[in-house]
Amino acid sequence: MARILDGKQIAADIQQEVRERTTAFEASGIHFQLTVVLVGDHPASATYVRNKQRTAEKVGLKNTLIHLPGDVSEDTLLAEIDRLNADTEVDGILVQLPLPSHISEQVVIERIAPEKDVDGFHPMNAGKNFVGLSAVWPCTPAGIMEMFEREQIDVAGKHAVVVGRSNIVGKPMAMMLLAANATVTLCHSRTQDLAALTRTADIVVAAVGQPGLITAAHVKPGAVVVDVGMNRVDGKLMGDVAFEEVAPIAGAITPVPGGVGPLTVAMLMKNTVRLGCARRHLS
Ligand SMILES: Nc1nc2c(c(=O)[nH]1)N[C@@H](CN(C=O)c1ccc(C(=O)N[C@@H](CCC(=O)O)C(=O)O)cc1)CN2
Repeated sequence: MARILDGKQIAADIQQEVRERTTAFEASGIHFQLTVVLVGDHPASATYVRNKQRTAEKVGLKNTLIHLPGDVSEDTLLAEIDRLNADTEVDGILVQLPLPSHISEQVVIERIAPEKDVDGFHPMNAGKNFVGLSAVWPCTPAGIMEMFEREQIDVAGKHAVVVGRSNIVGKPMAMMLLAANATVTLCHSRTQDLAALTRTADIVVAAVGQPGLITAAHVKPGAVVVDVGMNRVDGKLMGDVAFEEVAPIAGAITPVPGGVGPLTVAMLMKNTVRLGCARRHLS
């Protein structure tokens, strides 16, 4: 039976470290601030945003929520981002995705000042990361890399197969693994014979949004399996990995819930402090 990688516990450890940093800065009168922008009333997004706010509070970050109606115009949202970019009190800006279909996510992401982009989605930050310059990485893959490090899962020289090519998870995940000297294969919806590829992997990261896509037939015995999927099926949360059949053969596996999700939120806190320090020339 696989070792269960406890994302909740690792996230709690990261949060504790962030709390210690913010406490130290507070003693010098420095308070970092995260602002989250939520558009509309998407129930899952509202839950994630509440969770981010609660966590920010817990780790000692000032946090504000800008909640705009679902029919807000793109121009109004962009004007709000301009205001936050200019606000010297704000260290990190996050626009919760997905956005309503009348708003271009790409235009919105590009409007956030790169130095306040806690998600690491701005093309400037993505490009910097691509060429090996230091910028914040998107929170989900960054959380997974932290988990590997803290769980002593050495990725150097290993074959990592990432399933999913989104800008938020799949692509940056592949880049981060590559930067850590893994040999990386990036698979997607048009990949032929996915199972033949994943079966050669020492590490599988599933991030496609297809419940139960990765089965026992996709996994080499002893492989590390990371499940980024968060699919609602009949009101129940399901990952992209068929946990019950994969766990008995994997070496280590993340559960859903309690795996990658909490790590994403913890890394958001860490990224906020990092950007706050960089902007204020603190170490
Ligand atoms: N601007 C962003 N938007 C979105 C991101 C992101 O990183 N930045 N990622 C996802 C959603 N997300 C964070 O925003 C997120 C999703 C889920 C969780 C989480 O902790 N999930 C729990 C289960 C919660 C449940 O029961 O529904 C878990 O896995 O244990 C955290 C963050 C899309 N949008």
